Amino acid sequence: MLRLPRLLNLVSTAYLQYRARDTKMQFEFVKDMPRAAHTDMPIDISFLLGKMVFVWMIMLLFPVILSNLVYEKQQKLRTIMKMHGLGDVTYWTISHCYFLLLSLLYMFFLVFFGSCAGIKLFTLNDYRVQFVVYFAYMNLQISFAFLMATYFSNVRTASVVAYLFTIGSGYFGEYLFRPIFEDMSLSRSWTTLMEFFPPFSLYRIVYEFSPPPSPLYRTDFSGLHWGDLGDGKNGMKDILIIMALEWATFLLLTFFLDEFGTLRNGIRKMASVCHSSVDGSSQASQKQTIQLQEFEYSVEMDRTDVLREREIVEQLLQESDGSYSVICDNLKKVYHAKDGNPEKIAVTELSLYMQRGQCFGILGPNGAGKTSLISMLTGFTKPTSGTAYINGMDIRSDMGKIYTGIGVCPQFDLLWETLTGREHLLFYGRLKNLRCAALDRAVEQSLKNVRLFDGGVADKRVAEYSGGMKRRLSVAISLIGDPKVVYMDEPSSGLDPASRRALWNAVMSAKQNTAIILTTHSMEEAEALCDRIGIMVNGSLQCIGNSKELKAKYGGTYVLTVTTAAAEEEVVEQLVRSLCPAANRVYRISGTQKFEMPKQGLRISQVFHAMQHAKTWLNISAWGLSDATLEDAFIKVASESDISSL
Ligand SMILES: Nc1ncnc2c1ncn2[C@@H]1O[C@H](COP(=O)(O)OP(=O)(O)OP(=O)(O)O)[C@@H](O)[C@H]1O
Repeated sequence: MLRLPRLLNLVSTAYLQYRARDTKMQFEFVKDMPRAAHTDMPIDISFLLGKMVFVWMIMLLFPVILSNLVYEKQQKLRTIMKMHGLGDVTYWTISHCYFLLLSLLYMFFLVFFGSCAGIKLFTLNDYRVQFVVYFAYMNLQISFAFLMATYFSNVRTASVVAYLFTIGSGYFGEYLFRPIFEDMSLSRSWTTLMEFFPPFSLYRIVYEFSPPPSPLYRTDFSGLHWGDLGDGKNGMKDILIIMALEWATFLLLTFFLDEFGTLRNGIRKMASVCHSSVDGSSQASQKQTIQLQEFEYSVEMDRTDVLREREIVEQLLQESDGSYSVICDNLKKVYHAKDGNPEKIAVTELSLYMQRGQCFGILGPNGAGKTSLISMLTGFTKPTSGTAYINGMDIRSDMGKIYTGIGVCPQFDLLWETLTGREHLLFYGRLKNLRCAALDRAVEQSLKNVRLFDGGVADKRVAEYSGGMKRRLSVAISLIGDPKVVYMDEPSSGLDPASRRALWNAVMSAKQNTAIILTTHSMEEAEALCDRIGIMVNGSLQCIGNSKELKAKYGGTYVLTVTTAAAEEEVVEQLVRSLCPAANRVYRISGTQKFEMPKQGLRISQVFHAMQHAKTWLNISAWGLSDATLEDAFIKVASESDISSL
């Protein structure tokens, strides 16, 4: 066993002799360094492994951090956290602290086990120096990952790029940075400039911490001590300054890019803000004229209830009445032409108001603009023109404050697969300022309300949930903490009847203190939950009212169904026309006929008497009279609006 170290020493010496032949420059450089000769220094594994390997080991967390950040972005978890009140500064601070803790733990174990194994890179240098330098580098690495994360939207791409970057960084450090650094004929400022690239800073750190490169020309290197930090020769002071400057710059850049998307966008937006503040008055009056023209144009197409709603909104805005939960003022969303697709007006000058204690339902066919409207109200996209006031605050400027008082159930479930249902609710409950016992109570109640409490479901990871369970959890998240305004985009899609009923009950009880805005394709749901309903087609509201009003106005017919022998069809038709000359036969199939009879001038009792009497002389096997449904009204409004927009 004792022969093994000697053998290792022999092999390594041979290897070093070979390398020293090729690295004469390096040898001369090392000779110049202030490290006194010393001959019995044992061979060190850090030299055998090479600095490149240590650079890789220290950078190993970089791909992990980047993938985590991009995952939250790709899954839109970041957006949903923001919508529930998690501010940008808080998000970045928490993320930074979390990754810093992780990085420090990782470095602690790396240095600890490295020291136990006797690796000189760790044992020779003062641990205080190592802590300061690695702490600074870890901060820089995290801020660099933050910056990189603003450019990626796909986890897989981000991971691959991050691993390639890590491998490439070690490689370029060894074969590009080191030769330049060791070339004494080159000015030091070149290497200082290169150290602005974070992995090269790290390579320099590893280089300075490592024992001399060749034991053939052994020097008495006893590692870096606390006092050496300020010594200009080892360059640690410069590197620490560079890393601190870069850390701050990367964080600022991240905030900037996070807010504006790209540097160009940000500069353009900032320039336009300055420009508009210079000649704001002339632009404002110009904008007013444009809005007026657009308004006059759209008034012709609007219906009376929509017009009345617009008038009320204008009155409320003039009175500055802050008691209304939501006021939309001429909201418009245009998606600009992109990738060969033409420009799309998703929402057209929409004005409406919503009160606390009410549920407002937005119905509309696919592509009507419901999600675009909710996206604007939740700050997910910015309106092209117009605005909305949520609890008296403007969505254009106060979104940060608005988020603290709203709840959102988006169309697609935005959940962490690795967290349990209970953990989700605890997290969002805390964001809504619930603490201790109040938080536990609220979480338990929420879980019970959406039937996720019993059978330990609450403590299962979301990855094990069915689609319906995830949907119910999303609804529970939107309602926790009693938000003043709640947006629900098709909350019951994919739910079984019992779960849907439970969800409706939860919404009904939450409605008392909240204004709920709900989009749905279920007429039954709209009738059960909504106090007012607006039907949207092609981006604009076609009608507003409660379900009774809409049915009366747009479904203004009774539906009579009669089944007789096929030979008696003509007689039945004559009978119906004698009751209501304007009756319209919808279909006739082997004796069964369906008629729509306008309500005007028609009494139900008259129809009943006529049918009872007809039974005495006709072979009527079945008949029925029903009022028009909300679905009838919806189909009528949608088809009429579609025709008028052609
Ligand atoms: N990011 C986008 N870029 C371009 N067009 C878009 C974008 N998002 C939506 N649209 C278009 O805007 C219109 C309104 O879409 P939106 O998703 O708001 O409708 P919706 O009423 O919510 O539909 P659904 O009921 O199917 O969810 C559609 O024609 C859609 O194709």
